[in-house]
Amino acid sequence: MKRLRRTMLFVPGNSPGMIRDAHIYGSDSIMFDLEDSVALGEKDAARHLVYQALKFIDYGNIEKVVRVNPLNTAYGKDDIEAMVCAGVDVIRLPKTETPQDILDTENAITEIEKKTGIEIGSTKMMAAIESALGVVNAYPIAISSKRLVGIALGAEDYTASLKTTRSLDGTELFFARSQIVVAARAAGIDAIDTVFSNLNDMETFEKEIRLIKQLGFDGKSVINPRQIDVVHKIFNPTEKEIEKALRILEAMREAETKGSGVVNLDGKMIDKPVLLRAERMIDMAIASGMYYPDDME
Ligand SMILES: CC(C)(COP(=O)(O)OP(=O)(O)OC[C@H]1O[C@@H](n2cnc3c(N)ncnc32)[C@H](O)[C@@H]1OP(=O)(O)O)[C@@H](O)C(=O)NCCC(=O)NCCSC(=O)C[C@@](O)(CC(=O)O)C(=O)O
Ligand SMILES: [Mg+2]
Repeated sequence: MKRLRRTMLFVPGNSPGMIRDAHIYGSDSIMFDLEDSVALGEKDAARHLVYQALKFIDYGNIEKVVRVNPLNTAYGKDDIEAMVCAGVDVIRLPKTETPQDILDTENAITEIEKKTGIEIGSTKMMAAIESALGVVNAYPIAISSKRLVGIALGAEDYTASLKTTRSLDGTELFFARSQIVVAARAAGIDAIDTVFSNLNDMETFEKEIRLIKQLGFDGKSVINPRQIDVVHKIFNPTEKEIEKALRILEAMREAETKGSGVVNLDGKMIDKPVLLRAERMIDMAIASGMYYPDDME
């Protein structure tokens, strides 16, 4: 079954309380952060804390991601070594600008996997794109490694790189978001949108989620448990949508038995692209626990 990444919860790597409880809020992924939410003086302590958490806390089925420091910092290599040894699911590389950034990180991961007997290739990667150069290179980045499960936008750093600021409607992010979704889809991996920092402005937050869902994103990085259910509510299919998708699948099955690739359902033409959307809707419904097909029981 497809792994959902509707919500990836950032958890500062130097916060023992948040790290201990991170799995109780229901996000699809937990993203322990060793990069920008951790002050320079706490980098080593945070790495140790996240290592211990990955080794000894049972986070169940939730995907465990760690945002490491880049390799061109004093911390990147140690971060990667510790997290791979601890059995992290995904290493998220921040500020990715070129395919070479991914290859260098992949080489560092492979070296540790070889040294420790961990299956080579089992540690997955995600690339955060946070600059103008990164956005220009989105597709070459997205296809640079088989380990990549997704690419993500980091809009705070990106808007700084563009010499602008974040607006409420996200006009300045439109090109980057579109480019990242198209690159991810072309590469067959996930596209994850950036964080929304104003925890008290739920109205704009909801608008932003509807916008990124419409653009094609798979989900969003979030910074607070309060944001999780709002994203899931908007990303999950409604009962009406599930029912319609099932009727489309049924209608197309019937059409196929008659040798046709199109059918009229309630006055609307149903063809291959509509079928693909309906199939994706059902996959989402199954993955989010909203629908159980008979053959799953
Ligand atoms: C914002 C705030 C301080 C608010 O605190 P508050 O205390 O006011 O929150 P409350 O709501 O009162 O908390 C209620 C209960 O939830 C617990 N709780 C809260 N947050 C939790 C959490 N995240 N994980 C687990 N638990 C949590 C809390 O401990 C409490 O538990 P309890 O005491 O037991 O009741 C806090 O959320 C927080 O630190 N967030 C993470 C910030 C962070 O990681 N930033 C870095 C990533 S962005 C970046 O780097 C930019 C980027 O790179 C992004 C990109 O790439 O996309 C780019 O360039 O754009
Ligand atoms: Mg950033």
